[in-house]
Amino acid sequence: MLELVDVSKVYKGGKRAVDGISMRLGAGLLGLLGPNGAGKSSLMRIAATVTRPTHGKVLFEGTDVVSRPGALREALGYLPQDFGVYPHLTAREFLSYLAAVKGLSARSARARIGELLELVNLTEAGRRPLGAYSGGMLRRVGIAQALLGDPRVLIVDEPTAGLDPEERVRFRTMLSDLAADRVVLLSTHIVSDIESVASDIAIVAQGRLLRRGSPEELLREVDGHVWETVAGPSGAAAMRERYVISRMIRTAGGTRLRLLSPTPPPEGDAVQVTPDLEDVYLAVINGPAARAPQAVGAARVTGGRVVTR
Ligand SMILES: Nc1ncnc2c1ncn2[C@@H]1O[C@H](COP(=O)(O)OP(=O)(O)OP(=O)(O)O)[C@@H](O)[C@H]1O
Repeated sequence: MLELVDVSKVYKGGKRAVDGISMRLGAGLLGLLGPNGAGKSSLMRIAATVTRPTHGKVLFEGTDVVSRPGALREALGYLPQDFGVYPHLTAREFLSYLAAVKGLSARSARARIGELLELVNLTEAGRRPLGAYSGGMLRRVGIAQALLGDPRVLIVDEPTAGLDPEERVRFRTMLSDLAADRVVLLSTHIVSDIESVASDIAIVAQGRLLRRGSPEELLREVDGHVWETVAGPSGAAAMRERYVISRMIRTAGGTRLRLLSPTPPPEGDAVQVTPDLEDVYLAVINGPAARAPQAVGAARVTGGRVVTR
């Protein structure tokens, strides 16, 4: 339905934010996963016809929407990363205004806004000015506005930023329901945002598409490469130098490390464990593809989750 063909974006000043990405999207949820600065927002702005690519095409049902964006814009719901609101308007007023811009009649807008406020759990707060909303509440207004026109293509850029854990779960479930019969493209740098809902995952870094596949396909890639071991302070420090660490938990008996290695680590009594998507993500981001010439010198990304018990 939506297709990106060899899309690149070079900003003024020469920054190549997107570098030759091609992908086809059909109904379902595609999770676009990558570290900060990977080019996710740039790619989503291009897919949403907000930014023109420097090179490449974007096709929606066969129409080139770089030159003729209208067809996609009518079918699109978009939540940008830097979504802004008018602080003096209430959520209802703000959504009514956007509904009018989209050409919805006042009557159908009223009904739709009621449904959406319910969906994002803002029915009570809907009559309060947006200036008094928390970050998470504003994000939920952003999600509601993206859904106003019942879009066939939904593009949401880091939609869970600022949401509390309960809202995240609610939102993931909602997106997964919506993806049953429409294209949903969701970007995030948080693996858990997509691991339970995306049947299709694309990993990007340095503007390039490093992997695309189902969670099962991606997991297969690191099967046999994930280990857990417990080390003392100096051993743990040495391992952090040597391996990509996907998790660290400090316990009374030492530091429990989860690390990536194609061969059994000689240090300690490492036990092979079942990989999860966080492991895949770190392996791909830190793998040879991420260290191609233009990425040389890039900081190594680690999970960096440190839990003290
Ligand atoms: N308008 C712009 N002009 C110049 N450089 C830009 C512009 N927008 C983004 N960039 C640069 O392009 C690169 C990719 O940015 P982008 O925002 O697309 O990445 P991202 O994966 O969405 O990261 P984040 O989650 O941090 O927003 C970054 O180095 C960023 O600084």
